Amino acid sequence: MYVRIFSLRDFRSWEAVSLNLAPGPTVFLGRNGHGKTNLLEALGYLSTLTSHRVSGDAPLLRTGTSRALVGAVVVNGGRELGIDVEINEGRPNRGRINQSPTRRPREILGILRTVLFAPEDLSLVRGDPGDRRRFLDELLATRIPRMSGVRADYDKVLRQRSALLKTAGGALRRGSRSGDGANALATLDVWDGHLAAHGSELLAARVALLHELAPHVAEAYRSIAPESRPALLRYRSTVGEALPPEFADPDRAPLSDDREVIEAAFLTRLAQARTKEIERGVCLVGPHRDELDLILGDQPAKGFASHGESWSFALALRLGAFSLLRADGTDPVLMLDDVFAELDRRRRTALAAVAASAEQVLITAAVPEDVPAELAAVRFGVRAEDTDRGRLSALTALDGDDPTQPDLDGTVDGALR
Ligand SMILES: Nc1ncnc2c1ncn2[C@@H]1O[C@H](COP(=O)(O)OP(=O)(O)OP(=O)(O)O)[C@@H](O)[C@H]1O
Repeated sequence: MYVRIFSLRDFRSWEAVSLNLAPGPTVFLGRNGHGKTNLLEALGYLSTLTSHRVSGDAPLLRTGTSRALVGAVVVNGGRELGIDVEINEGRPNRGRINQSPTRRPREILGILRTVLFAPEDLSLVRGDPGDRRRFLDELLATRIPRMSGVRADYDKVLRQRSALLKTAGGALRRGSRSGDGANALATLDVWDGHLAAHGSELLAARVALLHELAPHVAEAYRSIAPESRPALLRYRSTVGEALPPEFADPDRAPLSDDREVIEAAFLTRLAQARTKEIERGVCLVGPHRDELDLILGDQPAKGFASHGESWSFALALRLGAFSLLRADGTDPVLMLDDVFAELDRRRRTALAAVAASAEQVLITAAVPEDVPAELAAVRFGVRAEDTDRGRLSALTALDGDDPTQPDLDGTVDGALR
Protein backbone atom coordinates (compact mmCIF):
# COMPACT_ATOMS: atom_id res chain seq x y z
CA MET A 1 0.00 0.00 0.00
CA TYR A 2 1.05 3.61 -0.28
CA VAL A 3 -0.12 7.03 0.79
CA ARG A 4 -0.98 9.16 -2.22
CA ILE A 5 -2.03 12.30 -0.37
CA PHE A 6 -1.09 13.28 3.15
CA SER A 7 -2.61 16.33 4.87
CA LEU A 8 -2.10 17.93 8.23
CA ARG A 9 -3.59 20.82 10.08
CA ASP A 10 -2.40 22.19 13.42
CA PHE A 11 -0.42 19.07 14.24
CA ARG A 12 2.66 19.90 16.37
CA SER A 13 4.78 22.44 14.45
CA TRP A 14 2.71 22.14 11.22
CA GLU A 15 -0.04 24.68 10.66
CA ALA A 16 -1.23 23.25 7.33
CA VAL A 17 0.32 21.04 4.70
CA SER A 18 -1.03 18.83 1.98
CA LEU A 19 1.44 16.69 0.16
CA ASN A 20 1.22 14.44 -2.87
CA LEU A 21 3.36 11.35 -2.39
CA ALA A 22 4.45 8.62 -4.76
CA PRO A 23 5.30 4.96 -4.18
CA GLY A 24 8.98 4.26 -3.53
CA PRO A 25 11.30 6.29 -1.30
CA THR A 26 10.63 9.88 -0.22
CA VAL A 27 13.18 11.70 1.91
CA PHE A 28 12.50 14.63 4.24
CA LEU A 29 15.66 16.59 4.90
CA GLY A 30 16.06 19.25 7.54
CA ARG A 31 18.04 20.35 10.53
CA ASN A 32 17.30 19.05 14.02
CA GLY A 33 14.07 20.28 15.53
CA HIS A 34 12.56 21.62 12.30
CA GLY A 35 9.57 19.25 12.17
CA LYS A 36 10.55 16.12 10.22
CA THR A 37 9.61 13.62 12.92
CA ASN A 38 6.32 15.45 13.43
CA LEU A 39 5.33 14.41 9.90
CA LEU A 40 6.04 10.73 10.49
CA GLU A 41 4.43 10.88 13.92
CA ALA A 42 1.24 12.23 12.30
CA LEU A 43 1.10 9.45 9.74
CA GLY A 44 1.86 6.90 12.46
CA TYR A 45 -1.03 8.36 14.46
CA LEU A 46 -3.39 7.82 11.53
CA SER A 47 -2.28 4.22 11.46
CA THR A 48 -2.33 3.36 15.19
CA LEU A 49 -4.22 6.28 16.83
CA THR A 50 -1.28 6.71 19.17
CA SER A 51 1.97 8.60 19.00
CA HIS A 52 5.28 6.77 19.18
CA ARG A 53 6.63 9.55 21.40
CA VAL A 54 3.94 10.50 23.90
CA SER A 55 1.14 8.63 25.62
CA GLY A 56 -1.57 11.31 25.49
CA ASP A 57 -2.87 13.41 22.59
CA ALA A 58 -2.44 16.88 24.12
CA PRO A 59 1.17 17.48 22.94
CA LEU A 60 0.10 16.71 19.35
CA LEU A 61 -2.10 19.81 19.09
CA ARG A 62 -0.18 22.77 17.75
CA THR A 63 0.45 25.15 20.65
CA GLY A 64 -2.49 27.51 21.05
CA THR A 65 -4.95 25.37 19.08
CA SER A 66 -7.62 22.95 20.27
CA ARG A 67 -8.07 20.74 17.22
CA ALA A 68 -5.60 18.94 14.96
CA LEU A 69 -6.40 17.10 11.74
CA VAL A 70 -4.50 14.35 10.01
CA GLY A 71 -5.70 12.80 6.78
CA ALA A 72 -4.49 10.55 4.01
CA VAL A 73 -5.62 8.94 0.81
CA VAL A 74 -4.34 5.37 0.95
CA VAL A 75 -3.95 3.22 -2.15
CA ASN A 76 -4.06 -0.51 -1.54
CA GLY A 77 -4.04 -2.89 -4.50
CA GLY A 78 -5.43 -0.17 -6.78
CA ARG A 79 -8.28 0.70 -4.38
CA GLU A 80 -8.31 4.14 -2.74
CA LEU A 81 -9.66 5.07 0.66
CA GLY A 82 -9.55 8.49 2.29
CA ILE A 83 -9.21 8.46 6.07
CA ASP A 84 -8.84 11.26 8.52
CA VAL A 85 -8.90 11.85 12.21
CA GLU A 86 -9.67 14.95 14.21
CA ILE A 87 -7.78 15.19 17.50
CA ASN A 88 -9.72 17.37 19.92
CA GLU A 89 -8.88 19.01 23.19
CA GLY A 90 -11.44 18.16 25.87
CA ARG A 91 -13.77 16.41 23.42
CA PRO A 92 -13.72 12.93 21.89
CA ASN A 93 -11.65 12.53 18.75
CA ARG A 94 -13.48 11.85 15.51
CA GLY A 95 -12.65 9.64 12.55
CA ARG A 96 -13.86 9.62 8.96
CA ILE A 97 -13.61 7.17 6.11
CA ASN A 98 -14.15 8.66 2.64
CA GLN A 99 -15.51 11.73 4.44
CA SER A 100 -18.22 9.76 6.29
CA PRO A 101 -17.95 9.98 10.06
CA THR A 102 -17.20 6.70 11.81
CA ARG A 103 -18.89 5.75 15.07
CA ARG A 104 -15.50 5.52 16.75
CA PRO A 105 -12.10 6.73 15.53
CA ARG A 106 -10.74 3.20 15.88
CA GLU A 107 -12.84 2.09 12.90
CA ILE A 108 -10.13 3.58 10.68
CA LEU A 109 -7.53 1.18 12.10
CA GLY A 110 -6.14 -1.32 9.62
CA ILE A 111 -6.73 0.91 6.55
CA LEU A 112 -3.30 2.51 6.75
CA ARG A 113 -0.67 0.05 7.89
CA THR A 114 2.68 1.50 8.85
CA VAL A 115 5.90 0.32 10.43
CA LEU A 116 7.93 3.11 11.99
CA PHE A 117 11.54 2.65 13.06
CA ALA A 118 12.81 5.53 15.21
CA PRO A 119 15.60 6.25 17.70
CA GLU A 120 13.06 5.77 20.52
CA ASP A 121 12.91 2.07 19.56
CA LEU A 122 15.98 1.30 21.63
CA SER A 123 13.50 1.28 24.51
CA LEU A 124 11.88 -1.82 22.98
CA VAL A 125 14.99 -3.66 24.14
CA ARG A 126 16.19 -1.61 27.09
CA GLY A 127 12.97 -0.07 28.36
CA ASP A 128 10.11 -1.22 30.56
CA PRO A 129 7.93 -4.26 29.75
CA GLY A 130 5.14 -1.81 28.86
CA ASP A 131 7.10 -0.72 25.76
CA ARG A 132 7.23 -4.31 24.50
CA ARG A 133 3.56 -4.97 25.31
CA ARG A 134 2.69 -1.84 23.37
CA PHE A 135 4.72 -3.06 20.40
CA LEU A 136 2.77 -6.31 20.40
CA ASP A 137 -0.65 -4.71 20.86
CA GLU A 138 -0.09 -2.13 18.13
CA LEU A 139 0.93 -4.81 15.68
CA LEU A 140 -2.05 -6.87 16.77
CA ALA A 141 -4.44 -3.96 16.17
CA THR A 142 -2.88 -3.31 12.77
CA ARG A 143 -3.48 -6.90 11.70
CA ILE A 144 -6.77 -7.44 13.53
CA PRO A 145 -8.35 -4.01 14.10
CA ARG A 146 -11.00 -5.52 16.40
CA MET A 147 -8.24 -6.21 18.95
CA SER A 148 -7.94 -2.50 19.66
CA GLY A 149 -11.49 -2.65 21.04
CA VAL A 150 -10.67 -5.77 23.06
CA ARG A 151 -7.67 -3.97 24.58
CA ALA A 152 -9.81 -0.89 25.34
CA ASP A 153 -12.49 -3.08 27.02
CA TYR A 154 -9.83 -4.90 29.00
CA ASP A 155 -8.32 -1.60 30.19
CA LYS A 156 -11.76 -0.38 31.28
CA VAL A 157 -12.41 -3.52 33.33
CA LEU A 158 -8.91 -3.34 34.74
CA ARG A 159 -9.46 0.21 36.01
CA GLN A 160 -12.78 -0.76 37.55
CA ARG A 161 -11.41 -3.86 39.22
CA SER A 162 -8.33 -2.01 40.51
CA ALA A 163 -10.60 0.58 42.12
CA LEU A 164 -12.58 -2.23 43.80
CA LEU A 165 -9.39 -3.84 45.11
CA LYS A 166 -8.34 -0.53 46.65
CA THR A 167 -11.73 -0.03 48.29
CA ALA A 168 -11.78 -3.60 49.61
CA GLY A 169 -8.19 -3.31 50.89
CA GLY A 170 -8.89 0.02 52.59
CA ALA A 171 -11.97 -1.39 54.32
CA LEU A 172 -10.13 -4.51 55.52
CA ARG A 173 -7.26 -2.41 56.92
CA ARG A 174 -9.80 -0.34 58.86
CA GLY A 175 -11.26 -3.59 60.18
CA SER A 176 -14.62 -2.83 58.55
CA ARG A 177 -16.47 -5.82 57.09
CA SER A 178 -19.54 -3.87 56.01
CA GLY A 179 -20.38 -0.91 53.77
CA ASP A 180 -18.27 -0.11 50.67
CA GLY A 181 -15.56 -2.65 51.49
CA ALA A 182 -18.04 -5.52 51.77
CA ASN A 183 -19.77 -4.43 48.57
CA ALA A 184 -16.44 -4.30 46.77
CA LEU A 185 -15.54 -7.80 47.94
CA ALA A 186 -18.93 -9.14 46.90
CA THR A 187 -18.65 -7.72 43.37
CA LEU A 188 -15.03 -8.77 42.79
CA ASP A 189 -16.07 -12.18 41.49
CA VAL A 190 -18.10 -10.55 38.72
CA TRP A 191 -15.15 -8.36 37.73
CA ASP A 192 -12.82 -11.34 37.83
CA GLY A 193 -15.07 -12.91 35.19
CA HIS A 194 -14.98 -9.78 32.98
CA LEU A 195 -11.22 -9.44 33.35
CA ALA A 196 -10.63 -13.09 32.47
CA ALA A 197 -12.99 -12.91 29.48
CA HIS A 198 -11.36 -9.87 27.85
CA GLY A 199 -7.88 -10.72 29.11
CA SER A 200 -7.93 -14.26 27.73
CA GLU A 201 -8.93 -12.96 24.31
CA LEU A 202 -6.05 -10.49 24.33
CA LEU A 203 -3.60 -13.04 25.70
CA ALA A 204 -4.53 -15.74 23.17
CA ALA A 205 -4.20 -13.20 20.34
CA ARG A 206 -0.78 -12.04 21.58
CA VAL A 207 0.49 -15.61 21.84
CA ALA A 208 -0.78 -16.43 18.34
CA LEU A 209 0.81 -13.23 16.98
CA LEU A 210 4.12 -14.07 18.59
CA HIS A 211 4.09 -17.53 17.10
CA GLU A 212 3.88 -15.97 13.63
CA LEU A 213 6.16 -13.01 14.31
CA ALA A 214 9.09 -14.80 15.97
CA PRO A 215 10.53 -16.45 12.81
CA HIS A 216 10.38 -13.10 10.94
CA VAL A 217 12.25 -11.35 13.76
CA ALA A 218 14.85 -14.15 14.00
CA GLU A 219 15.44 -13.93 10.25
CA ALA A 220 15.68 -10.13 10.29
CA TYR A 221 18.19 -10.28 13.15
CA ARG A 222 20.25 -12.89 11.31
CA SER A 223 20.46 -10.65 8.25
CA ILE A 224 21.44 -7.57 10.27
CA ALA A 225 23.92 -9.27 12.62
CA PRO A 226 24.91 -12.64 11.13
CA GLU A 227 27.88 -12.98 13.48
CA SER A 228 25.72 -12.56 16.61
CA ARG A 229 23.71 -15.18 18.52
CA PRO A 230 20.16 -16.08 17.43
CA ALA A 231 17.36 -13.75 18.49
CA LEU A 232 14.37 -15.38 20.19
CA LEU A 233 11.07 -14.03 21.47
CA ARG A 234 9.32 -15.58 24.48
CA TYR A 235 6.02 -14.58 26.01
CA ARG A 236 6.03 -14.78 29.82
CA SER A 237 2.52 -14.59 31.25
CA THR A 238 1.31 -13.94 34.77
CA VAL A 239 -1.32 -16.57 33.97
CA GLY A 240 1.35 -19.07 32.84
CA GLU A 241 1.64 -21.11 36.07
CA ALA A 242 -1.98 -22.23 35.82
CA LEU A 243 -1.76 -23.22 32.15
CA PRO A 244 -1.28 -26.84 31.05
CA PRO A 245 2.45 -27.73 30.70
CA GLU A 246 2.39 -27.84 26.89
CA PHE A 247 1.85 -24.07 26.87
CA ALA A 248 5.42 -23.70 28.15
CA ASP A 249 6.77 -25.09 24.87
CA PRO A 250 7.86 -21.99 22.93
CA ASP A 251 7.30 -23.71 19.58
CA ARG A 252 3.76 -24.85 20.36
CA ALA A 253 1.31 -23.78 17.64
CA PRO A 254 -1.76 -21.99 18.99
CA LEU A 255 -5.05 -23.93 18.86
CA SER A 256 -8.56 -22.66 18.32
CA ASP A 257 -9.67 -23.47 21.88
CA ASP A 258 -6.68 -21.74 23.51
CA ARG A 259 -8.83 -18.87 24.59
CA GLU A 260 -11.09 -21.05 26.78
CA VAL A 261 -8.09 -22.82 28.33
CA ILE A 262 -6.44 -19.45 29.06
CA GLU A 263 -9.67 -18.06 30.53
CA ALA A 264 -9.92 -20.98 32.98
CA ALA A 265 -6.26 -20.56 33.97
CA PHE A 266 -6.81 -16.80 34.34
CA LEU A 267 -9.64 -17.36 36.84
CA THR A 268 -7.52 -19.86 38.79
CA ARG A 269 -4.65 -17.36 39.04
CA LEU A 270 -7.01 -14.55 40.09
CA ALA A 271 -8.39 -16.75 42.87
CA GLN A 272 -4.84 -17.62 44.01
CA ALA A 273 -3.74 -13.99 43.96
CA ARG A 274 -6.88 -12.50 45.54
CA THR A 275 -5.50 -11.89 49.08
CA LYS A 276 -2.28 -10.37 47.81
CA GLU A 277 -4.16 -8.20 45.30
CA ILE A 278 -6.42 -6.82 48.03
CA GLU A 279 -3.44 -6.17 50.32
CA ARG A 280 -1.63 -4.26 47.59
CA GLY A 281 -4.69 -2.71 45.96
CA VAL A 282 -3.49 -3.60 42.45
CA CYS A 283 -4.35 -6.16 39.84
CA LEU A 284 -1.36 -8.52 39.66
CA VAL A 285 -2.60 -11.03 37.08
CA GLY A 286 -3.29 -10.40 33.41
CA PRO A 287 -1.80 -9.30 30.10
CA HIS A 288 -1.09 -5.82 31.52
CA ARG A 289 1.61 -7.46 33.71
CA ASP A 290 2.99 -9.90 31.14
CA GLU A 291 6.44 -9.66 29.59
CA LEU A 292 7.77 -10.22 26.10
CA ASP A 293 11.27 -11.57 26.69
CA LEU A 294 13.84 -10.76 24.03
CA ILE A 295 16.59 -13.35 24.15
CA LEU A 296 19.98 -13.46 22.46
CA GLY A 297 21.38 -16.98 22.48
CA ASP A 298 20.42 -17.96 26.01
CA GLN A 299 20.60 -14.57 27.68
CA PRO A 300 17.97 -11.84 28.00
CA ALA A 301 18.83 -8.96 25.69
CA LYS A 302 17.88 -6.46 28.37
CA GLY A 303 20.86 -6.05 30.66
CA PHE A 304 23.19 -8.29 28.60
CA ALA A 305 23.10 -7.11 24.98
CA SER A 306 25.71 -4.58 23.85
CA HIS A 307 24.61 -1.24 22.43
CA GLY A 308 25.05 -2.56 18.88
CA GLU A 309 23.17 -5.77 19.65
CA SER A 310 20.33 -3.83 21.28
CA TRP A 311 20.02 -1.62 18.20
CA SER A 312 20.05 -4.69 15.96
CA PHE A 313 17.31 -6.31 18.05
CA ALA A 314 15.15 -3.20 17.96
CA LEU A 315 15.59 -2.96 14.21
CA ALA A 316 14.87 -6.70 13.83
CA LEU A 317 11.57 -6.27 15.73
CA ARG A 318 10.47 -3.56 13.30
CA LEU A 319 11.71 -5.35 10.21
CA GLY A 320 10.11 -8.57 11.48
CA ALA A 321 6.80 -6.71 11.83
CA PHE A 322 7.24 -5.32 8.32
CA SER A 323 7.93 -8.78 6.92
CA LEU A 324 4.93 -10.31 8.73
CA LEU A 325 2.57 -7.62 7.40
CA ARG A 326 4.07 -8.08 3.94
CA ALA A 327 3.41 -11.83 4.23
CA ASP A 328 -0.24 -10.97 5.00
CA GLY A 329 -0.49 -9.67 1.44
CA THR A 330 0.36 -5.97 1.33
CA ASP A 331 3.45 -3.96 2.19
CA PRO A 332 2.87 -1.54 5.04
CA VAL A 333 4.26 1.97 4.58
CA LEU A 334 7.76 1.91 6.05
CA MET A 335 8.88 5.01 7.96
CA LEU A 336 12.48 5.48 9.01
CA ASP A 337 13.03 8.40 11.35
CA ASP A 338 16.62 9.58 11.26
CA VAL A 339 18.00 6.10 11.86
CA PHE A 340 20.65 5.58 9.18
CA ALA A 341 23.12 7.85 10.99
CA GLU A 342 22.86 5.55 14.05
CA LEU A 343 23.69 2.34 12.15
CA ASP A 344 27.01 0.79 11.17
CA ARG A 345 27.69 -0.17 7.55
CA ARG A 346 26.28 -3.71 7.70
CA ARG A 347 23.02 -2.76 9.42
CA ARG A 348 22.67 0.27 7.16
CA THR A 349 22.96 -1.99 4.10
CA ALA A 350 20.45 -4.52 5.48
CA LEU A 351 17.93 -1.77 6.27
CA ALA A 352 18.48 -0.03 2.93
CA ALA A 353 17.82 -3.32 1.09
CA VAL A 354 14.45 -3.79 2.81
CA ALA A 355 13.58 -0.11 2.39
CA ALA A 356 14.42 -0.16 -1.33
CA SER A 357 12.07 -3.12 -1.81
CA ALA A 358 9.15 -1.56 0.13
CA GLU A 359 6.19 -0.26 -1.83
CA GLN A 360 6.61 3.10 -0.07
CA VAL A 361 9.21 4.30 2.40
CA LEU A 362 9.32 7.71 4.07
CA ILE A 363 12.70 8.69 5.48
CA THR A 364 13.86 11.64 7.56
CA ALA A 365 17.47 12.74 7.83
CA ALA A 366 19.40 15.80 8.93
CA VAL A 367 21.82 15.74 5.98
CA PRO A 368 21.69 14.03 2.57
CA GLU A 369 24.81 11.96 3.33
CA ASP A 370 22.82 10.05 5.98
CA VAL A 371 20.57 8.51 3.33
CA PRO A 372 21.85 5.54 1.28
CA ALA A 373 22.13 6.49 -2.38
CA GLU A 374 19.54 3.97 -3.58
CA LEU A 375 16.88 5.66 -1.40
CA ALA A 376 17.56 9.28 -2.28
CA ALA A 377 14.97 9.60 -5.06
CA VAL A 378 12.31 12.19 -4.14
CA ARG A 379 13.45 14.73 -1.59
CA PHE A 380 11.66 17.44 0.34
CA GLY A 381 13.26 20.03 2.59
CA VAL A 382 11.75 20.77 6.01
CA ARG A 383 12.41 24.10 7.67
CA ALA A 384 10.89 25.82 10.70
CA GLU A 385 10.47 29.57 10.75
CA ASP A 386 9.36 32.04 13.39
CA THR A 387 6.08 33.70 12.43
CA ASP A 388 3.51 35.81 14.26
CA ARG A 389 1.60 32.51 14.83
CA GLY A 390 4.60 30.88 16.47
CA ARG A 391 7.40 28.74 15.08
CA LEU A 392 5.98 26.84 12.11
CA SER A 393 7.36 24.08 9.90
CA ALA A 394 7.16 24.29 6.14
CA LEU A 395 8.32 22.29 3.16
CA THR A 396 10.99 23.84 0.98
CA ALA A 397 11.97 23.14 -2.59
CA LEU A 398 14.85 20.75 -3.25
CA ASP A 399 16.04 19.43 -6.57
CA GLY A 400 13.96 22.12 -8.33
CA ASP A 401 10.64 20.47 -7.37
CA ASP A 402 7.86 22.48 -5.78
CA PRO A 403 6.93 20.47 -2.69
CA THR A 404 4.04 22.68 -1.70
CA GLN A 405 1.95 21.39 -4.56
CA PRO A 406 -1.61 21.81 -3.36
CA ASP A 407 -3.86 18.80 -3.09
CA LEU A 408 -5.50 19.46 -6.42
CA ASP A 409 -8.28 16.91 -6.25
CA GLY A 410 -9.11 18.06 -2.75
CA THR A 411 -10.04 14.57 -1.51
CA VAL A 412 -8.46 14.81 1.88
CA ASP A 413 -8.52 18.55 2.10
CA GLY A 414 -12.27 18.49 1.51
CA ALA A 415 -12.69 16.04 4.38
CA LEU A 416 -10.56 18.16 6.67
CA ARG A 417 -12.36 21.40 6.13
N1 LIG B 1 2.51 20.87 20.06
C1 LIG B 1 3.43 21.59 19.39
N2 LIG B 1 3.12 22.81 18.89
C2 LIG B 1 4.04 23.54 18.20
N3 LIG B 1 5.31 23.14 17.98
C3 LIG B 1 5.66 21.92 18.46
C4 LIG B 1 4.75 21.09 19.19
N4 LIG B 1 5.38 19.96 19.56
C5 LIG B 1 6.64 20.07 19.08
N5 LIG B 1 6.82 21.23 18.42
C6 LIG B 1 8.02 21.74 17.78
O1 LIG B 1 8.43 20.77 16.80
C7 LIG B 1 9.84 20.82 16.71
C8 LIG B 1 10.39 19.40 16.75
O2 LIG B 1 10.00 18.75 15.59
P1 LIG B 1 10.53 17.31 15.23
O3 LIG B 1 10.59 16.46 16.45
O4 LIG B 1 9.72 16.86 14.08
O5 LIG B 1 12.01 17.65 14.79
P2 LIG B 1 12.96 16.88 13.78
O6 LIG B 1 13.06 17.73 12.56
O7 LIG B 1 12.54 15.49 13.60
O8 LIG B 1 14.31 16.98 14.60
P3 LIG B 1 15.40 15.86 14.97
O9 LIG B 1 16.19 15.69 13.72
O10 LIG B 1 16.16 16.55 16.07
O11 LIG B 1 14.66 14.66 15.41
C9 LIG B 1 10.36 21.60 17.89
O12 LIG B 1 10.81 22.87 17.41
C10 LIG B 1 9.15 21.78 18.78
O13 LIG B 1 9.18 22.99 19.44
